[in-house]
Amino acid sequence: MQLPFYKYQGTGNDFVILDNRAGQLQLSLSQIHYICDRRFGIGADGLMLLNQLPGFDFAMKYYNADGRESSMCGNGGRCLVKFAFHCGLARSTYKFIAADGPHEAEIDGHSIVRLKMQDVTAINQHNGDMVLDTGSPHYVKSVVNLMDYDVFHKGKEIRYHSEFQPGGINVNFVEQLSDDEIMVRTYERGVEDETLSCGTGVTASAIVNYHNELGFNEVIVTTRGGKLSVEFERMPDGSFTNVWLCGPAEKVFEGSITLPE
Ligand SMILES: N[C@H](CCC[C@H](N)C(=O)O)C(=O)O
Repeated sequence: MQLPFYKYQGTGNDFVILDNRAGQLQLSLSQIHYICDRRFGIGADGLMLLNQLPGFDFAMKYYNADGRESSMCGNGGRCLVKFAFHCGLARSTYKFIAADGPHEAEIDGHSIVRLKMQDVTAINQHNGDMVLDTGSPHYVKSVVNLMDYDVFHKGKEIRYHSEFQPGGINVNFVEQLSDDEIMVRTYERGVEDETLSCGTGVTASAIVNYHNELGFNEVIVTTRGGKLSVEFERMPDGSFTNVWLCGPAEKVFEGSITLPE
């Protein structure tokens, strides 16, 4: 079967996008795993279907590179909005549905995609680190000398910790660079490796590192794949709302792949 695809990346977190507005695609776990394989397939951290849904500009279905359907992907959502724009769907504000519910998104004059994330109502502690859900589950640990840190092994240890089974968790290591700037490296569940950036992880890490006790915060986040910014309001009850993940999302190439049956 010949399958047309589009390859996008958002600060180095890369995805295969399939246009499924006709609703015909039925891919198996092994087919998605094959497509995402960096040697035998196209290679990507994840795969997304652009689906149609009445009342919304589109619906997003997300699969990790392991072939399994997963929770919200922030960088993936931003790439899907850019793909919709490239498909001729020009909107001042995009509205779509993802695994964690409805999202708004905008493309600004500099081609930066701004994605509204779900509110964050709770941050839990675990051994002095932070655990929260920004559409996907995230563990956030502060470290020093982040670029020398063993993200893979330390991340894998936490990802498979009994405390977080059966679903597992994404693991973010954060270094404070200044009052409003952090650096983040992430071991991603379902990729089972460090990715060059993780949108829901960057969002979680920024929220944990708020600097204004109340009201508007903007945190600049440096990742190995580039810079993102996270805007949010901290409310008197300790929750976080009006959360926006902002950064570039670019098309890399398009093509077609022959899928084994
Ligand atoms: N691996 C994540 C989903 C993708 C998250 C990441 N790529 C993002 O940009 O948010 C999980 O299974 O929870």
